[in-house]
Amino acid sequence: MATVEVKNLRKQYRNVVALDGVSLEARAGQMVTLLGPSGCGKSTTLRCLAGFLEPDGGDVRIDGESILSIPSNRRGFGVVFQNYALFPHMTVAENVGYGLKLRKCAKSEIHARVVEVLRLVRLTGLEDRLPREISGGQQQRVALARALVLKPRLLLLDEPLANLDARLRDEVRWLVRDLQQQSGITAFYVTHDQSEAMAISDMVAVMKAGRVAQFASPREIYQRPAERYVANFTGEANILTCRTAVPAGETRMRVGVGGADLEVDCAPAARTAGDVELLLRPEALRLAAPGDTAAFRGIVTKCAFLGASQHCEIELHDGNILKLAAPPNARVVPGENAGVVIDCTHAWAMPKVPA
Ligand SMILES: Nc1ncnc2c1ncn2[C@@H]1O[C@H](COP(=O)(O)OP(=O)(O)OP(=O)(O)O)[C@@H](O)[C@H]1O
Repeated sequence: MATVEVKNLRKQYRNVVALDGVSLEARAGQMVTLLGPSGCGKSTTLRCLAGFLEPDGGDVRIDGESILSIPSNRRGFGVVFQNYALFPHMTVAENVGYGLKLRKCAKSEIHARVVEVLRLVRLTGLEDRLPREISGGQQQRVALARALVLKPRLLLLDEPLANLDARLRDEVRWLVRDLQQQSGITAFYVTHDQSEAMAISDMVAVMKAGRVAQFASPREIYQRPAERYVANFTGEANILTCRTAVPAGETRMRVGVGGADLEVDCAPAARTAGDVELLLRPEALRLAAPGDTAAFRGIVTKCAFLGASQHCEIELHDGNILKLAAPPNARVVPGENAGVVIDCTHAWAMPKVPA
């Protein structure tokens, strides 16, 4: 198991600054996800780790030692990319065993390791098929097996599920996580899919224009995002600009927002920020029932039945719109007045940061 430190990585392509000081780390056995929109520098970071690209500055250390001078083929990493490019003329077993053959392993050892890894990725029985004779999800699992069979000290996965349909993506996502945990391999995973990142990671680096906007656990980036950008990228978010905001104790603030005056937890930087925004995830809000004390009042502008719940939007008197979930059979009528109750344990104040 390897500990990986990425320190102040910089990379410029002609006039494009792709990485502007990326720092993060993976402790031994962790799965670290790089999450962010297209063009934010996720793949460039991974390619620098893999050794396919040379950074202009910064360092990558494994167990304390810089690896930048080691060529990619000598780093001993397993790499699975979106276009996983299996050899079309080789069977599944030959594809998986190819790396071991290059390492001049004995035939009997190759056979034993291929059988074992195909069992892990649940492809037993398909050993003799060609890539074109198996499905996309199975091909992706062959690519994964091909990387795992070499027992890499670090696994690098760049959008490995991007070519799969939604159902398969879900299935293979759990398999990737199970395999990574069972094998204890430290891994970096690139995705722009927030739910994928949340589901499979120990730590998530939310990237923004070549920098890491926040590096924290999935729970922390969802419940305690550093700023609006992170909050928006990690799930449904109601973000309201606070009219007033004053510190209240070590880690809390009193904020005036949407006609309410609330005491909430806050990001450290919010305490000294000029402007403060309040994050209310949908689970922080519910429609008021008769007798409830509503923090906010407004008019229902939208209600859509989703099966397990209804998606509702309430326009407050100050023009802010709140999105929340209501029980499937609650009576919610567009155009009517509604009160909204807030659970302040799910509220979070953040500094207002320029986009
Ligand atoms: N070979 C290249 N030459 C010039 N610019 C490049 C090159 N590769 C990437 N870039 C630019 O560098 C920036 C970061 O690209 P990168 O591929 O790392 O982003 P990404 O977050 O992985 O995006 P995606 O999710 O679309 O793959 C982008 O602005 C991109 O256009």
